[in-house]
Amino acid sequence: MNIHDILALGPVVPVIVIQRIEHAVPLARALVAGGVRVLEVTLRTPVALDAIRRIADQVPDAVVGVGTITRVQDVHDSIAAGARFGVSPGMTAPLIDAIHAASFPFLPGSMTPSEVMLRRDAGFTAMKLFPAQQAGGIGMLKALGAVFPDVRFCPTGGVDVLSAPQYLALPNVACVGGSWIAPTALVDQQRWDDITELARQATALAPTT
Ligand SMILES: O=C(O)C(=O)C[C@H](O)[C@H](O)COP(=O)(O)O
Repeated sequence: MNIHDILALGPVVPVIVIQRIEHAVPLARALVAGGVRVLEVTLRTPVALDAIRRIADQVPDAVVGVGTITRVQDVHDSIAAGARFGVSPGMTAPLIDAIHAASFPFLPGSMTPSEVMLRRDAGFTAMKLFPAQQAGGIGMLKALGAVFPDVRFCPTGGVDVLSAPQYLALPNVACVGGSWIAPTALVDQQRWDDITELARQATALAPTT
């Protein structure tokens, strides 16, 4: 699957922070049970790579990817752990080389028109608008859509269950990303049924203008 195929699997990509390794598999199963298959596990905790490895091995219906990729080593580590795609908040020339060399499906972060142009020149036509709300949210995506109709975005950062349908209504939005589907408090308390319910709601989100 290329990155466009992956983003087409659902309207919402959960941004996941795993603090305890024993939460990885039950959390992934809870999300998949609610219909959310594409998971972005952020490299923000020491257990993140091990969590990806376990999810890749034990939750075959999940399409597990890595978020917060900021260094070349992150790309190598993510692929070795079994990640199917990567996401970054921004982009660097060394990262571009590593991603292309590995043919790793990738969603690079962009926040300005020049960044969109640089990523597109580097061969990317799907991007994460990050941080989406601070970048200008829906108004920014409309403005970018007018000049870059060939670029599809996954806005992330400040998107929630209330604003997601408005983002999803935009023609240049493939899906949205957000942490609200796997909130830290629910994960800490291992409230997997509640997370499945949030995933179900997210899966059912329909675009509204
Ligand atoms: O960790 C990363 O790779 C990031 O780029 C940041 C996350 O995508 C956002 O922090 C999610 O934003 P919220 O849904 O507002 O919590």
